[in-house]
Amino acid sequence: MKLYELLRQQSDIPNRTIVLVIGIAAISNVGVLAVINNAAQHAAEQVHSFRELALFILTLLIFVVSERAVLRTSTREVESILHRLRMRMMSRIRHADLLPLESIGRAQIDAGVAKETLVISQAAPVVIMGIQSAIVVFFVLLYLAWLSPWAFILAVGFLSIAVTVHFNKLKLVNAELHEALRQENRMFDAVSDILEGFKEIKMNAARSNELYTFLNQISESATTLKITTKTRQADHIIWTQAMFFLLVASIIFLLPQFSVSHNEVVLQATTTIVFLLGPLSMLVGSMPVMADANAAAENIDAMDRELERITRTPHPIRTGITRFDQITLETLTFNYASNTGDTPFGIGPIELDIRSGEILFLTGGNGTGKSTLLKLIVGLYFPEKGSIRVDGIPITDTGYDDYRSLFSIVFSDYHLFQRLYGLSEVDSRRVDSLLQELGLAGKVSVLDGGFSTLDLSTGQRKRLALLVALLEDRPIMVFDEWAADQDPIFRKKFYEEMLPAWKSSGKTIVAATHDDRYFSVADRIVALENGRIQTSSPAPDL
Ligand SMILES: Nc1ncnc2c1ncn2[C@@H]1O[C@H](COP(=O)(O)OP(=O)(O)OP(=O)(O)O)[C@@H](O)[C@H]1O
Repeated sequence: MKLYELLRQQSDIPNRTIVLVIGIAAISNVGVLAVINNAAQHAAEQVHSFRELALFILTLLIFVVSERAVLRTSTREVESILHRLRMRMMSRIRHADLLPLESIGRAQIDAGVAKETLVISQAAPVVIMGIQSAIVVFFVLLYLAWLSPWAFILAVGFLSIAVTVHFNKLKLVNAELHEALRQENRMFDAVSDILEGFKEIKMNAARSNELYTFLNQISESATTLKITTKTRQADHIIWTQAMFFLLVASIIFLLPQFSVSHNEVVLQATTTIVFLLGPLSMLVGSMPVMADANAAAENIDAMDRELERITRTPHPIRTGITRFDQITLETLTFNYASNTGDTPFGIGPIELDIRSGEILFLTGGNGTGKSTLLKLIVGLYFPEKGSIRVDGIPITDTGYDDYRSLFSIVFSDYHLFQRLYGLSEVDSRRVDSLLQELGLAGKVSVLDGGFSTLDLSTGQRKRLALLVALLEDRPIMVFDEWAADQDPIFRKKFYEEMLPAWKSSGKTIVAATHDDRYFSVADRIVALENGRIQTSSPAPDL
């Protein structure tokens, strides 16, 4: 069972300790029953015993203490396991490679990290009580066998039929639950489409209607599946209860036929069977919750393994690269995967040098591979063939972490973090002067390591992303269409003042751009066509 495996792998508590504590709680539970049964019999005979009262109080105390220990320890343990699992997944995501991560749906990752861990967290106490109830049922049956072998045979007969039917149904329910969860994930994808594409939807009623219809279809199909599954679960609970009542009736009506039992044995056996109702209901009631939690554990495990698969460099080696004279891309090739049957786009073979202190522009029409090449240059994508060398030294998979730290990037799909993560030591005077230079002074400030606001215009947000890149202060600055959203005045300032100033301060600049008015700013221009370098020339010749 995946849930058990997942929790077991992560738990530090030895199996023996868990079995011991749950066992003591369960046996003391049965002990309470035995003492009550015994005392009731003596009460009927009008014999009151102080010893029985003391025994009852003692078993009750053991029950309360051990039960409390079980629930407290299990809650604490499950929550810390989930915390570790969440952090492990986040760590895997952090170390995953960009390309395969892009291909995993965001909804699937959100579901794995947030929704499924919540399912397990909520299910944990019920599952623990279910396990404990199973132990109680076992010991109650032993007690029943001791009371009356025939009552035991009847109970085991009924319970065996119920359990066989139960497990057959459970297989079906589990399969349906998986499908329902899959449908729900598709639905969450469509929901994020609505939220992220809200403006486009608002502007186009036909688009809005079609997306809504699509969402409705998946939601309906997920709902139908959930209803079928839950109805099956409900039928199952009713069937189990009916079996139970039949068992009680059989003890009362059939037991005297099979064995010459005294009235008190029939009475004690009936009390014992009635006592079984609590743990048995808990056990049966916990099964669907356990099935939900198990399905969630399977999904977490599948996602965890998928994330592990797409992490090429879980153990990076510190190469200590902090500067360079020349980066060489040698016969570099790269191809996107195609799941659709279309010919996937490919880059290369690329031969390119990036020299320290130069301004290098990448140009070419839309879709010619500029952004893809930039991702290869900065080490976000890995080449299929060829190599990247820094001053002649090849960068291997494990050396990519340090290699990436040579670059500050602002891509067209950049993300602005609310806080200046990783830049806790920034000099506030430098921040203020950069805000001034970028025309953001008075609009936004840095307070306690975070931006005072991100409610800015598109161009202003991009300037803020540039500010973060500048604060990183790394040798190479990489821009993908940075100036595309800037007004003409700032665009001119960016190309004619800022780039040359950064160059004079020793920075290397690699920028993908369509701004042919400013091509003269570059030391070299590389033009791409269909993933290959078509021309590479010093700017003045262009
Ligand atoms: N994640 C992806 N998976 C598969 N193919 C992709 C992916 N991203 C881009 N492509 C393909 O790679 C090709 C080049 O895209 P790229 O973004 O590198 O072009 P570009 O030159 O930067 O274009 P633009 O000037 O429009 O920004 C595209 O034609 C596209 O088909």
